[in-house]
Amino acid sequence: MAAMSGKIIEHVLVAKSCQQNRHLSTQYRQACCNLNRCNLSPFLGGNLARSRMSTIQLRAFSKLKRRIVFCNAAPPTAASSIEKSDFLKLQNGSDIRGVAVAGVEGEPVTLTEPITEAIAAAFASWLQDRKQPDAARRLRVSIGHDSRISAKTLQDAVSRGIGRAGLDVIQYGLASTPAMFSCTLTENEDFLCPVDGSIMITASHLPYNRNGFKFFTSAGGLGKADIKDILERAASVYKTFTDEDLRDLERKASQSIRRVEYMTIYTSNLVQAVRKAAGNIEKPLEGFHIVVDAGNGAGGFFALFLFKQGKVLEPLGAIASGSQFLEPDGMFPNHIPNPEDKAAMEAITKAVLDNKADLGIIFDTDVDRSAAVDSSGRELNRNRLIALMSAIVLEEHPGTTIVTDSVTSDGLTTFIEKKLGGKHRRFKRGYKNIIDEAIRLNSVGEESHLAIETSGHGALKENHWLDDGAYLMVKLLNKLASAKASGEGRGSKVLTGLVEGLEEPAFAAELRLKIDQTHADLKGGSFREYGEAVIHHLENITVTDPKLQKAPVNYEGIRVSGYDGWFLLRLSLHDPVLPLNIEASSQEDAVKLALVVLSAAREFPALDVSALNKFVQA
Ligand SMILES: O=P(O)(O)OC[C@H]1O[C@H](O)[C@H](O)[C@@H](O)[C@@H]1O
Repeated sequence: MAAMSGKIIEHVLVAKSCQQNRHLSTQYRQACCNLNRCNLSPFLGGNLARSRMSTIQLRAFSKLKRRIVFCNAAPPTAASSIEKSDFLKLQNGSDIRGVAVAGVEGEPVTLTEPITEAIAAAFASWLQDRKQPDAARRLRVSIGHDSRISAKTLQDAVSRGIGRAGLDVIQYGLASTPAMFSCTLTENEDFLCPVDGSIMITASHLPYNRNGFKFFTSAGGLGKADIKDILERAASVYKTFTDEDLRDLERKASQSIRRVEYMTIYTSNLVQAVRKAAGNIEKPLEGFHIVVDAGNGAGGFFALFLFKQGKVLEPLGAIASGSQFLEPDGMFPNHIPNPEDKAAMEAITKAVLDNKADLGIIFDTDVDRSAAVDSSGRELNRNRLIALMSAIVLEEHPGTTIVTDSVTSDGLTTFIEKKLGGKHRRFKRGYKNIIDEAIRLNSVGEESHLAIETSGHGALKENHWLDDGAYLMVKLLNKLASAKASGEGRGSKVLTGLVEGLEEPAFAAELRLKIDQTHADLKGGSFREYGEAVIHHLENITVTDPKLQKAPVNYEGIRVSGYDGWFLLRLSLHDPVLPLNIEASSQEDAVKLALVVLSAAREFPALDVSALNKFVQA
């Protein structure tokens, strides 16, 4: 990209930021509550609210939203009382997640500013152990965030942590998770890219009081082991938070925090990708009407020029009127930004039908997940989205392996293998798991170009295995544009046609059975061990039943076919929960399968089977 002026729009010395926080330690421990009643919505009025909100404003806004919200109002906590185990509890697979906003009963704040600062400093030290700084510059770390109400507070704390470790801080403001990986690969010194590491502040679709972090380097998102390492380091950093150390920090902090409009590059790359695929046509989507639902998360940029972020649809010639919930609002007042959520899918479907649009696109809060709706209101999410993406990718790479999560339908396997001529590897749940598996397959000589989950996470080999909901939608737009260019016609029929022949179950359900970790039946063991015992017991029951057949290839939990359907019982990636997925050709058959699971599950008193009981009685 040609050099552009005005990319680096703000220069603030870390030293200054540290000065403002010179009594950080004391404040953290004594007055967190008052200090941090702030930034209820960083985006109110269309601008990042830089000033702290008064209590009155806060109350008024809370009333407006019919909720009481206090930002980061953690009780005073001595540094020494936060243990390593408290840090380790913040691990959520390959992410860090916690409660960042007080006010929800039973959910105390776990992601306070000092804890955040320690985590950021720990990431910096992890990075320093792996990357030698260039002689000409210090290592640099970029920070982005979604629309959450605690975003700005945590961004400041992360910046202090990175600055504390002596690295350069580059703030992107509102950004998408994939953009935060992309910036580690972009070569553009005008935008201070590539960065050596990046941090996305997000908790995806979780409620407003949560937040968390995802970390990236040019090698991709950090994995579970790295996150554990960072949290262990953070616990040690936290112990060093003393007044004396803060004075020292003030002396050492001499580098700058800079602000860069990186989303301009990211969106421009998406636009270029569609133009290129359409044969370098400037406006390949001319005449298409596409509505976007960003669910008040960070995905508004796809439709609209928002908060200095570029847009995607309009430069390509599409009409985006009727797009909705593009304004970032961390209270998520319209629906949960989650393409797996029923209400969210109903909202975008209604927008498509009301506007007589050709296509609807919906994103989750941080835009690493997406789904679509065709012009007739047919949802293209979950198995259908996988089928659609598989059809597109298999046209480009015949015979390639599609890696998916474990809860995909039997009909999807038939579709990929029989209709499309590809190979389906139904692997484990978790976007990182499927991406790593696809990379591994390629490394052992099995070609794979797509890793995609029913959750709407998806990554392509051609896009550096970047887990990007916006790029998935770009692939659909490419298809629309090339169909138009070749005279195949307008509208989303070309997409709908690609999933023709996909067999779909008449009945599908997911029940999540909770394990009570305090129950005596755990006998001091972990919920994982307990969950494994349930699965093992269920396995013993199913092998003796001639009507049931255990899936010969399965990578997590137990998957069983029978009664014209199947079920999968597995351990959740993160929670003390056994998710149960059932698909069958009728509700009656689904109940028969559920009864098999119930016969095993009811022997485990720490397992809450009420959802299962309700299901079989319905
Ligand atoms: O195992 P579960 O509780 O169903 O959660 C599984 C999900 O966890 C996270 O949200 C990951 O981002 C997803 O990739 C994964 O599918």
